[in-house]
Amino acid sequence: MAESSSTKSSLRLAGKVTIVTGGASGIGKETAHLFAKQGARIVVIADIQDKLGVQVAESIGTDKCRFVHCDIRIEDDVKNLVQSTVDSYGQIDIIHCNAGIVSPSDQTLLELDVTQANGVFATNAIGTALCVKYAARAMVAGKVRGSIVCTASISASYGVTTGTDYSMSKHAVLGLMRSASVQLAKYGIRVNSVSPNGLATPLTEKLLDADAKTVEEIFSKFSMLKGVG
Ligand SMILES: NC(=O)c1ccc[n+]([C@@H]2O[C@H](COP(=O)([O-])OP(=O)(O)OC[C@H]3O[C@@H](n4cnc5c(N)ncnc54)[C@H](O)[C@@H]3O)[C@@H](O)[C@H]2O)c1
Repeated sequence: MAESSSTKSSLRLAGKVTIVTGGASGIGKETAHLFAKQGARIVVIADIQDKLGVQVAESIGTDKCRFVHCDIRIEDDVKNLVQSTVDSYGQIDIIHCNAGIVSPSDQTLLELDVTQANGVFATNAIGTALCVKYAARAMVAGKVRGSIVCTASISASYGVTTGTDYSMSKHAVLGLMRSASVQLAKYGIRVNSVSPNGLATPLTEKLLDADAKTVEEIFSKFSMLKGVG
């Protein structure tokens, strides 16, 4: 349906208060645009890339979108993200816990560098858990039957030849999502995850040292849903 012919009430996220972590770039940026297009009352972009985050908020419209600096590895930042959203908009209906990083260098298990692995875990596993924790607390306190979506990865479900720490951290996201969904079901809060395959984003362009078109070509041979969506 064309956007202009949609009534406000037909929009899937009409009136919802939403947060997207990692919303300054890639998948999170697209999610922020989609949430706004689907009628969200507000999309709060939480990221460490301040300039890009502000740009995304401005491109969506500062009446519908705002940027909050938040490093998901820092518990006080996540607490502030959630509290400032509740203070401004009354509640949180949806959070997309999407911020994530790849390993700074590809690691096999035989070469596993614990300092590097801890860094990947601090963002992808613990940082994501902090976002789920504080958003869920706000939903429980506000009696909101909300929705939490985490970005995992195809690497969360398969063994990998390299990027061991990344794969381990994304398996942890599945464990987080499953445990949170069991624990929060009694409050009517849904917790799900999405596992993208390879997509051309700044993350993968940097990883593969290639432009978006080349990255898409590299990943297209692994994708099944060609042209769907
Ligand atoms: N692109 C892919 O092919 C692919 C595949 C599977 C999973 N993923 C996952 O999707 C998510 C988004 O990735 P993307 O490809 O859009 O990458 P991206 O780099 O374009 O976007 C990730 C965003 O997260 C932000 N971020 C990183 N660390 C952060 C932190 N500590 N606190 C707050 N924000 C932080 C970055 O600044 C960036 O804006 C990640 O969790 C990634 O692991 C991506």
